[in-house]
Formats: sequence, C-alpha cells, structure tokens
Amino acid sequence: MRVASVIVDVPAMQTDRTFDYLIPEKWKEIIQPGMRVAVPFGPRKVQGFVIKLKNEPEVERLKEIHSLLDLTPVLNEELLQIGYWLTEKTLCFMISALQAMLPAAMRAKYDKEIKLLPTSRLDELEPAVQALMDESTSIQWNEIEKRDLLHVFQKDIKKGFLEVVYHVKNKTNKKTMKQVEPAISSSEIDDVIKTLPVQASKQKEALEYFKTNHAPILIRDLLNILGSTESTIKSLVKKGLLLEKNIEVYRDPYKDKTFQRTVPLPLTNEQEKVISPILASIDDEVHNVYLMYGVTGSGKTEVYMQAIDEVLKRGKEAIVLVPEISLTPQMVNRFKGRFGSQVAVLHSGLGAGEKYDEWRKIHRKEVSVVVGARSAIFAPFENIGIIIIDEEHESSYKQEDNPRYHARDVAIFRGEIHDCPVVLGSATPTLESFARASKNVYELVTLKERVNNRPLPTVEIIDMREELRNGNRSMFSEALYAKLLDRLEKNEQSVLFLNRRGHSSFVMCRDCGYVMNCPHCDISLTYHKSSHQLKCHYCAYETQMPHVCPECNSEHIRFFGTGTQKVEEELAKMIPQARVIRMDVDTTSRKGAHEKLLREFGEGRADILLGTQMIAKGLDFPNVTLVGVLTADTMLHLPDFRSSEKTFQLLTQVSGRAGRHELLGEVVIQTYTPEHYSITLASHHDYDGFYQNEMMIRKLHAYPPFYYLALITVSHPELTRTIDVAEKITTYLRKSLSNKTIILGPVASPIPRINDRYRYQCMIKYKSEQNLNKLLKGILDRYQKEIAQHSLSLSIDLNPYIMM
Ligand SMILES: Nc1ncnc2c1ncn2[C@@H]1O[C@H](COP(=O)(O)OP(=O)(O)OP(=O)(O)O)[C@@H](O)[C@H]1O
Ligand SMILES: [Zn+2]
Ligand SMILES: [Zn+2]
Repeated sequence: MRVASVIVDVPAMQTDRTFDYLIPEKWKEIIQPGMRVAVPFGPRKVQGFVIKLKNEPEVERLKEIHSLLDLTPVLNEELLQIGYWLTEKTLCFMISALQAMLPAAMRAKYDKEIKLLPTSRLDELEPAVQALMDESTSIQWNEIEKRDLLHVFQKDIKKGFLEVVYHVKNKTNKKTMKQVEPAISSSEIDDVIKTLPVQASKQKEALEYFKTNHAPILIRDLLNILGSTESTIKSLVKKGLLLEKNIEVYRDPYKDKTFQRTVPLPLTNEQEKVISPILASIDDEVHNVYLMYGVTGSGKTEVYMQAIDEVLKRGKEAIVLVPEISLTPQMVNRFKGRFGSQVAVLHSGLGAGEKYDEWRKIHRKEVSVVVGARSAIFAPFENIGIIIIDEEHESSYKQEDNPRYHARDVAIFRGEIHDCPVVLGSATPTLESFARASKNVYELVTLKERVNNRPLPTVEIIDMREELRNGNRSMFSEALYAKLLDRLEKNEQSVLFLNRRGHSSFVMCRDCGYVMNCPHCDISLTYHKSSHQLKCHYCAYETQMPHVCPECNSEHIRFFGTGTQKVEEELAKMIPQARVIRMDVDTTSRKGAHEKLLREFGEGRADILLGTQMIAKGLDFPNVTLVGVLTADTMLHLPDFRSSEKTFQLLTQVSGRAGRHELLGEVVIQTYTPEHYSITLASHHDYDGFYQNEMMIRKLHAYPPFYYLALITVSHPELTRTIDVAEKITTYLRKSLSNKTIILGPVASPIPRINDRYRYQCMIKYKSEQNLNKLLKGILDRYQKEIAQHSLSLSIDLNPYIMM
C-alpha cells in the first residue's frame, strides 16, 4: 500500500475528514489502520490515526508520513467502526471519538521504548533485535528508528516477545522494581555456603533460599520471606553470587491486596430462572438485551459473575460497567475474588499511568474481564462474550463532553457486533429501559426476592412539617433520634444519608411543604440569590421571590439546603457518645480515603456512617440495621424532568443498604412532601406503581420515553449575537421539522453566562425525525466559520441528561 488515510488531531469542522499521506518505502510493510502517526499539517506536525490504506493516491502530490507512534494498532477495526458510529450518533468529530477510546496517558507527550516481555527470552528474537537488545531488556525507540529497524522489531512485537511502552513525560513514568536471581548454579551455591564465615548467617539464609528456588524474585518479596535487610542482598550482588535487575511492574493499585477467593454459590430458584436465558444467549452466540430488574440484595452480582464464568470457559471476554461511585472496594473485591488476576479495573480514581497499565493488560490480552466506569465500554477486547451494565439507571453512564455518548448505546452496538448478550441490571431501571422491556425490545428478567428471603426493610415516612409544628427545629425527627439511640445501645450500626445535590436552589414553605413551581412546566423554580428571583429553567418563566407562602400565608418560606458538616456538628451535640464517620467530597478527596473510611465502618469502628450520594449504593454491611434519610426532598425539586425518578431511585438504593443479612432492617425517610408519589411508592418498594405513575406524567408533558430530546446550546460573548443565532436556529428547525415535533425556546440557559459567554438554548422533543442528525450537522456547517474563530459555540446533545 502506498497511501494512508489519516484523521488528524485538529478538532475542527474543516479537518473532520481523512487526509492522504504517502507511506515512506521503509514503512510499507509496517503501517496498519488503527496506528498513530505524526504527519505534516500546514506548517506544523500533528498526530493522527491511520484509518485506511489505499494503493492509488487521489491527489497528485502527497506529503509523506513523518513518523510512527505505534508498531501495533492501538485501535482495532471494530473500534474504528465504533468511531464512525459515534460521529453519527453524537455529531462529534472523528478525532474526538477516536481519542475517547484510548487512555488519557496516550494523548499526552511521551517517550517510547521497546521492551522484552518477562515471558520471552532473548534467543527467541530476530537476530538483529537480539544484537541490539543484548545485555538489556529494553531499548529506546529513537535508537531503532535511527537504524531503520522498526520493521524487524515489529515482527517480534507481533509474536508477543516485545512490546512498546509509552512513558508519559510528566510523572507517570513506568514503575520499576529491583529483582534478583542467582548468578550461579544450585550446586555452586552449596559450595559457596560452606566457605562463608559463621557470622554471615543472613547471607547463608538467602543462598539457601535460592538453592531450592532457583528463580528471579523481587527484592521486596525476598526480604519479606527472609526477614533480612537489603544490605545482605547487596553484598551477595557485589560478590557476584546474585544478579540484580530493574524490572518494570504494572502500577497495579490492587497489587498488595490479597483477595479472598470465592467460588460460585448454588443459585436460588429465582437466580436460576434469570440466568438461564442469558446462558442460552452465550451458548447460541446471539445478541439479546436483558433488563435484569432485581430488588436490592437479590443477588444480581452473583448472577453476573456466573454468566461471566461461562463466557470465560468459552475463551471469551467480559466487560462489566459499574457507576463510578460504586467502584467501591466491595465491588472490586467481589470480581477480583472470583476471577483473580484475570480482572483489569478501570476507573477515575486511578492515576493516568495506572489506567494506562490496566489498559495495556487488556490490549495485550493478559486479562479477560474488565470492571470499570463508563469509558471501559471501549475496552479493546476482540472476542466479547457478555457486556454487563450494573445500576443501569445511573446518569454517570452518559458522557457530558464530546463525544456525548451513553455507554448503554455503545454496549448494545458492540453486543450486536460480537453476537453476545448485554445485561442491564438495576433495582430501579430507568423508565426508558423498562418501557423497552415492556415492548419486548429488551427481555425482562426479574428477581423479586432478596437472597434467603430476607425481607426488605420497613420504611417509615416522617413529616418534617409536623415536627416543626411540634417545636422540633433540629434536622432530626423524634423518631429518627430515638432509633439512633436504640441502635447505639444494641451495638448495631446506622447509615445517615444527606442528599446534597441541588441544595439551596429550590424554595419551599416549611409550614405546609408548598414548593414554588413553574405554572407552565410543572417543574420547580430555581431561586436566584443575586436577583432575588425565581426562574424556570425550561420555559424562561420568572417571578419575584414571595415573602409569604402563596398557599398558607406562612412567613417560613425559604430556599433550602444543609451540608454534611452541619449534620455532623448537630449529631455531636445530640448524641455525643456516637462515633461518626463522615463521607463526602471533602473527606474522600485523598486517594484511598474512600476505601479506608469504609473499611473502618465495616470493622465496626464507628456507629454511624454519614454521607452523600456516594454511600447510596453498593454497600453491604451485615451490622447495618437503620438507614435514615435526612431530607428526601432536595432532589425532588431540581429543575429536571427526571427529578421524581431520581428521587425514587435514590431512596430505593439507600433503603437497600439496611437489613441485608441476619438482622432486620429499618428505614426512616424525613421529608416535607410526604405525599409525593416518588416518596410513598419508594417506601412501599413499589417500582411498578412508580413506573405507571411516572409514565403518565411523562406522557402528559411529552418527555422521554414518549419523546426523544435534543438540546442545542448557543453561546457567544455578546448577548445580542447569542440570541440572534439561537433564534435563527430555532426558526430554521421549526420550518424544517415535522409539525408533530415540539420545539421549545430559544430561552436563556439555566446558567445564562459562563466564562463571560452568554448561553441560550433550544429544546427539541420529537418522536421520529429521520433527518434530524443531518439537519443538525447542516447547522454546524452553516456556522463553522464563527465556530472556528471561537467566537461562537454550538453544543448539540442528543439525549441530554443535564439541562444546564
Ligand atoms: N445464591 C446465593 N446463595 C447465597 N448467598 C447469595 C447468593 N447470591 C447472592 N448471595 C449473597 O447475597 C447478598 C446480596 O447479593 P448481591 O450483592 O449480589 O445482590 P445485588 O442484587 O447485587 O444487590 P444490590 O443491587 O443491592 O447491590 C450478597 O452478600 C451475596 O453474597
Ligand atoms: Zn405554606
Ligand atoms: Zn416553565
């Protein structure tokens, strides 16, 4: 092949296509699609991805590829295909799609080195490679390039003897450790031991060790075994009896942990029923989407693991997505405990280098299970047997920057390609998914009972208005206070949950619970402190903040919000003897803090765990018998059509933390709106009731799953231009889209100015618009000049989750 089509790293409309480059003679045999190259682009050199190889140049004179960044493709054919699909589905640039699929470390500047893998021997290598690598286990890329030997090295890379390692220039350098091995034979060791003086007992011990274990070992591990110091080993190295080497180790954050190995549990009848269609799909290699609706503690995770077991037995691979916050040690422990070193873990808590190391394990096929957050859906596996999305209702599966993809969509797309099942699991499925299951687009499988028939906890709703009337102005109701004391006495643990999302933004009457809603949208108004006004983020309605409650004339109407710190202080006053662990953004920002606090709680070193969203899911502590929700309302009044759904999900998840084992559980929900259906139905564990109710409301207001949404946000430094563009776009859409489609706006965005740029938005609600994506691309095209000059920005979100 003579020509490579390259997507260059210049994210702009005009460059969102391939550019052809001539392949220099020496790289003809080397270059493949999915590799990165550096190419001249205008006066600069830029990075790019080779997408295709061709024989005939389409243009007369082509520039040559400047250099190679990879010797094996970092993106395989399937991922390139997904890249194109992402550009269509999310209207992003191809370069953004391609980069989103790689670990961040590969986007930075780096040095490259080619390294002998620990499993291979020098004498297996090509002679030219051997000659260069003699005496060392790695060599700098430039050295090879200078000698024009890349093609020879590529052969050994393909055979799996060598690999390319990227060293990111800022601090994520590879981690090396010292290893020693005997430099002499076992019988020689025996002779040496006899000649050593009596005082050298430690040295003798070390040599004794190598006599029976004639193999390399990390110095750290050796010292642990022998209980001796590094100087002992050093003197043996000096004497030439041991050989010391620096070897690279993966930065595996779980390395020092031992995981208790677990074996598959005999499944309950319900679990059997749920797993059998999934196993059939695995067996028949058919793509099917299963919605696994299972109450909290019903053993979904056990079902996932046994399905994965089947996949691994067939030599295939598994992707498990878990929401970021539930990548708690508990979840990682369970997968590592079952599948050991076959598991790679990918999440944002890892440093760039650690993530890159985990990614390499996948790329090199050293693991066959990946457990990770959203972007793990792009794991470069080639033989996927199952994809699982746990807690499928979590909004963190939607990426909020370009490419604005939803991991569920990518999962289903990959599932189709690999002819494998996709399992969406949740105790509170999204309305979208449950509706699809009701229409048999997905197959519904249900776990109605907790394992061992543990009952779901009883839930008591406390009306905080009533408390106030009775003179209780604290954050704790009488009932919750009494129950906390009771647990303390019994030596049982409690979890207190404070929902901080959306705090202090809505306005409510503390006497009657009345919340200020928009008359046109049935969504709560947001309080704007600066202007002392209430605004609707959907239709631009606004009104003055009232001085008295419009419903009951009380003066106790105010905006709302409390923080975990305040709760902690109040707890300390009210129950000074309780030991409290507070978990929020502040106490968990340090690496490993999250894990440490949970471990302490698990070991019973605290009576109460107080926290935000991050304690809502995944926790499984046998001694927790009480869960308290301090204010169930905060989320309810967010200017978001999903606020009831989110409230129901959260209350169900939090309640699910209580009474999962022998001890019975109890839940107390404090609220100012005890009659709201999301709260009453959550207290009865009534998902079906909630689904019916919420579907009616969505239908009435033309929201998903009855309509699709698209959100266009226009921003510009000048207000008049912002409005002008927003209006033109809206008018154009009104003209071009079907009259069944609803177009709202243009209105100022909920955050009307960011970074001195004004923001206006337009919302499209549609059922079917064949040409919508083309139309929207056309709009981007129309404004591309202004966008390129950075004065204008147009963001288009097909399927928005954040309306700000
Ligand atoms: N077949 C089984 N036999 C015995 N114990 C089981 C079985 N399946 C699961 N368990 C145990 O029951 C508990 C709850 O299971 P698991 O955590 O898998 O439920 P889940 O549905 O994933 O929970 P949640 O969604 O609330 O996090 C766990 O401690 C698990 O080890
Ligand atoms: Zn009132
Ligand atoms: Zn409104």
